[in-house]
Amino acid sequence: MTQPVPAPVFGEQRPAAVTISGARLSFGHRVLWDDFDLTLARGEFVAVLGPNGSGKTSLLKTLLGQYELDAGSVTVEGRALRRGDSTIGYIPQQQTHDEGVPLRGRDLVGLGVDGQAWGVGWRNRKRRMALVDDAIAQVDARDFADAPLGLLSGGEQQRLRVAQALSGNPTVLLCDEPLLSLDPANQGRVAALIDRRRRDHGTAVLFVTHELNPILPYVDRVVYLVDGRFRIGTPKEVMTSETLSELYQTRVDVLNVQGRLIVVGADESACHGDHHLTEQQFAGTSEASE
Ligand SMILES: Nc1ncnc2c1ncn2[C@@H]1O[C@H](COP(=O)(O)OP(=O)(O)OP(=O)(O)O)[C@@H](O)[C@H]1O
Repeated sequence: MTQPVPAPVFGEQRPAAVTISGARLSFGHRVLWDDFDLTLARGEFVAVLGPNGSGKTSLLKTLLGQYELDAGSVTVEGRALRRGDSTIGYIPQQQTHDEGVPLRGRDLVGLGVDGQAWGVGWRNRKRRMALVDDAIAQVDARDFADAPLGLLSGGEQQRLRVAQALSGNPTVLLCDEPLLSLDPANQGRVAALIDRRRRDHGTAVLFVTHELNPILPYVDRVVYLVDGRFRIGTPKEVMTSETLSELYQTRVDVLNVQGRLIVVGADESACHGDHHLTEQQFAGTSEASE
């Protein structure tokens, strides 16, 4: 088990969980990012933002070993990235299972443990059960983990998906819009569970989202991608009218309305193709803004 690590303090030196250096990824003529450097420290919570098609999911897929870089490198805890690396956990977008799915909540969590493939001896079965129970406890899901998945609410199912990702005891947690289509209460709950994990275990979190506010209280840094350009910094540094206007190459305003960050800006034509930003509402509290 990894040792508990307190929440990071900005500027504090901590061991690197992931190091991306000089990375370039393109599809045909389209360069998603080039010269991209990011070191994710243990216990750090980094949000990845940007309009549709800016390369957020591709960044996660690169770290999952599904996409190969054109240039640059990725290391995880100092060693070269491997496809199917068991130190990397992944939480996908919320997908609701319907009533016909013959799985219980704990079966879903067990699939994460099985990814580690230990064979079937009695000792392994006991260890498997203990890991599943531990992951279920980490997301406070004991009360409903034995119910059929299809009978659980979207928020309950998503908490079990977080447990599935945690069951492999990951050093790095990749989250692909895990709050999408959850109501605000469940968004807050899932975000807090992920924050607790990085505080208690020093797991580094890379969190792709269109909505910053539900996670803003936890975020150490933001990676903002727009049409091949990017900025990396604290929310205070990146979420400003000046920085986003530069990134979008048109006038964009970042407003702080009673603690909610609201980005109001460019029309479609100014943001190239379908990458338009008319208004993004980021729910939650923030002291980051102009
Ligand atoms: N395997 C692939 N082959 C070709 N093009 C791809 C591939 N994967 C992604 N792309 C393209 O790369 C661009 C970035 O895609 P990606 O899914 O990373 O964007 P995103 O920022 O996550 O978008 P969204 O917010 O809509 O989910 C898109 O134009 C997409 O069509």
